[in-house]
Amino acid sequence: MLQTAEPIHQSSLHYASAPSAASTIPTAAVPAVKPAPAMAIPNHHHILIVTGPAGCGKSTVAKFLAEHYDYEYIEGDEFHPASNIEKMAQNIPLDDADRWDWLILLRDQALEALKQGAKGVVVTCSALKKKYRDVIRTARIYDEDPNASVHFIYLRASREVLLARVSGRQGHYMKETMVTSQLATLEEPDKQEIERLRDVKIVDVRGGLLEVQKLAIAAAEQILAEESPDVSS
Ligand SMILES: Nc1ncnc2c1ncn2[C@@H]1O[C@H](COP(=O)(O)OP(=O)(O)O)[C@@H](O)[C@H]1O
Ligand SMILES: O=C(O)[C@H](O)[C@@H](O)[C@H](O)[C@H](O)COP(=O)(O)O
Repeated sequence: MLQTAEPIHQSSLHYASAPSAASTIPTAAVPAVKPAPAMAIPNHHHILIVTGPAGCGKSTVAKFLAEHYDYEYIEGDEFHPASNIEKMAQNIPLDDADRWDWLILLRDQALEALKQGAKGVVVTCSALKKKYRDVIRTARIYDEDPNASVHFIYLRASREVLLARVSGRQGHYMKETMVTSQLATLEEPDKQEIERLRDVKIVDVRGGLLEVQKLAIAAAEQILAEESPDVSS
């Protein structure tokens, strides 16, 4: 459990690194990005879950990735029951019981989108605890699509960054005071998830929009590359 999410600033194998200048990273604002070229592997139907506490930039990054890869975008917050929204608006953190059905619904929505023909899906979901990510991981088991593949892109931010971004957002039910409970609940992806399951990438989101976009694309490209068939063997 992490009480304060001070980012680790040294580079790490598991962090996405910015791609070289020769890459196809767009330099314009989000709506102006070009669809991605041929990197996506047709045999894999990717479900990219963009995770992290309120204010880390899930919606911003997920919309960008969905547009870039021409994937379907699923905004997790739209699938909460009204009771959850009401609770959060009253500054009452959700508990496990409030979250189970929501997590399963998100998993099922992603699978349904693939079934309806989406070539990939990007979902926003805070997925604060490991057991929440495990619920989404079971999409592999329940899926009729043997090529469906779940990956998490965890957006890592300090308390200060989260507070600044949540307070800068207008008219949202999630207020600054909820950042503390989000961080108290947060279980960052652990060694087992990163090294054994190998389905998590970490993106440091303290930088500006363009920098974060580049890092997010680098993470997604790593995911796609790791799943590409090994042509050398
Ligand atoms: N890299 C960034 N730099 C500055 N502001 C950002 C960045 N990413 C997101 N924001 C802003 O921070 C706020 C929270 O982002 P949002 O995507 O809604 O986060 P989340 O979905 O994780 O709660 C929004 O107002 C958004 O425009
Ligand atoms: O945009 C946001 O501020 C967050 O996405 C926020 O709405 C919340 O984190 C989740 O929807 C669910 O709540 P939990 O994070 O408590 O599971």
